[in-house]
Amino acid sequence: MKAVTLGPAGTYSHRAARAVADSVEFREAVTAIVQAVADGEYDRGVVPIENSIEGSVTESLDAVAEYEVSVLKEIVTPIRHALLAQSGHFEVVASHSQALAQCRSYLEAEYPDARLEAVASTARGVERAREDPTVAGIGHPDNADGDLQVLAEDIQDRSSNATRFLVVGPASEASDAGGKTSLVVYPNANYPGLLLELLEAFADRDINLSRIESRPSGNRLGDYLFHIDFEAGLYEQRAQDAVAEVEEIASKGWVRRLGSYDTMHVLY
Ligand SMILES: O=C(O)C(=O)C[C@]1(C(=O)O)C=C[C@@H](O)C=C1
Repeated sequence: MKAVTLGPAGTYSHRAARAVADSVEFREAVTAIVQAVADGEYDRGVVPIENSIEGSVTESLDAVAEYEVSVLKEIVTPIRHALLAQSGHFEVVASHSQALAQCRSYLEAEYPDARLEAVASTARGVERAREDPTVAGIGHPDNADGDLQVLAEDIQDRSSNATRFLVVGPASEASDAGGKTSLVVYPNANYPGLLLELLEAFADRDINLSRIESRPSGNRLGDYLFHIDFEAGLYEQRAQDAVAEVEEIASKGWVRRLGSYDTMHVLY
């Protein structure tokens, strides 16, 4: 099984991807990962979708709405960041924007004068720190080696910090089996009560929504598509009925069934 995820080696995405594939290759943007799976270059792609402190990874939401892929699994993993540098004398902290945000309070308290630099991934920031003594990185502590030391561990603002990743595959592999289902809904309509109708399709059948998120459609200002995750599998009659109702509401637009899947918890 060949997977692609956010690189270079040593990212949290890499750690999550190792749980589902023996061979892992890298791209430096989540859109490129989803696109590579849609194009058939890889069997699986692993992308971060949501963090417990910082919320959605909007690039991933937009990519799964844009490209023809399925969701085959979700991986939830705790995120415990370390500060890595050649010494305590650095001027710049380089990391993924999500990681910088997850450590905001620590950085403001301990290094108020450091300049924050957002890079493609935590591992890319660690690489910068390995090459340049004036740069520190934020990432998994196992990335330390040689001159690169762990200056501090567990620097995230909350100990409960966790990220949810999606394992995506070819659209043809979408499954009806699993405890959760993801849909992308583009109603292509705007009238009072539209969102309420969408929600009622699930509430009326006693289906719990685990997430609903609107994203701009890109077509015009104020026009949205909705990412809906709910706690039922498409093999269930109540889920099929709810989706049929959603399809009816979105008859002027479209509904993409990303598939039903289960959750895997990965500790490392
Ligand atoms: O940069 C990495 O290590 C990633 O895998 C990306 C990512 C993210 O986009 O949320 C993954 C987990 C953490 O929340 C921080 C960064």
